[in-house]
Amino acid sequence: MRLIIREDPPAVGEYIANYICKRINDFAPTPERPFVLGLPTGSSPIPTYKALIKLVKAGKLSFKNVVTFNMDEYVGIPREHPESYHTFMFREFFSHIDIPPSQVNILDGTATDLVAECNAYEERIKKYGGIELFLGGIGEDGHIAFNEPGSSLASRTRIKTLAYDTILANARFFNNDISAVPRMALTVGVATVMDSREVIVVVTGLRKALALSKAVEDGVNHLWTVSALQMHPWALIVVDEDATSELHVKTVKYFKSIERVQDEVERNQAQIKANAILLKQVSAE
Ligand SMILES: N[C@@H]1[C@@H](O)[C@H](O)[C@@H](COP(=O)(O)O)O[C@@H]1O
Repeated sequence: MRLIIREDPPAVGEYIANYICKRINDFAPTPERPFVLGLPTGSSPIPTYKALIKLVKAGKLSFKNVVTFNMDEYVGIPREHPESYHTFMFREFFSHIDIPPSQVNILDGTATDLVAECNAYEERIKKYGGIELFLGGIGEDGHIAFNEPGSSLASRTRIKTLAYDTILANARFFNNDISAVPRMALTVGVATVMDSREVIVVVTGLRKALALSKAVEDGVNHLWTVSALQMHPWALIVVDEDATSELHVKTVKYFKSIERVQDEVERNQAQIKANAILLKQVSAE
């Protein structure tokens, strides 16, 4: 697992957006071989969405050949509800980029058969050959998607009852009316996220500091489901300074030093490449 620390949420958003942009462009997706991207809701990914929108508007990135799968959706509120995750995604992201709506996949929390809806979602992901990169956020209790504490780390897309803390945290989106917050959600499972080839998790703000320390410094534990990422071969957590408040100073220093060394390696490799091109040109003359 790698940990990248940036000053504040906008800097975190910019880092992740540039990273995703490079991954999509390097992948060179086509209609036959689209880039399959998993996406979250919540306030944490908003700076990333803003930065991605800028890249699309600047012509540096296109979502024409990208297929998306969202992590979760509330049960029982219609798509058109202002706080459905469907509405959120179109308001904050999809309406501002060039993705064809037919390539957007979001669980339907009003389906008559919710179990069938969840199973079909897993099948659809499989049909696309799995998720290339899953971007996620976490709750204050360390849940990823809606995999609340105690969720099986082998879980798949399913119906989940929300923890009371999550209902309280999400009441801010429902005029602080706790009774208006749905009690259940459909969510991808921990194993659905773990199956993707790469995972990036965004963690910002003091409220998430304890969850981040559990995810990075403690062991794998179903009470902090994001900690499962320790078992993922290609996981990256991008955080702001506030979120590091509960980490040991030596942990922060360690991950910052890794990033410095990595930058140095990349700079050297770029230099070697540039020298080789120069040498080729000189010998051709
Ligand atoms: N289901 C979502 C999660 O996917 C999200 O990560 C979390 C954090 O939201 P925020 O980023 O607003 O703190 O909220 C909800 O619980």
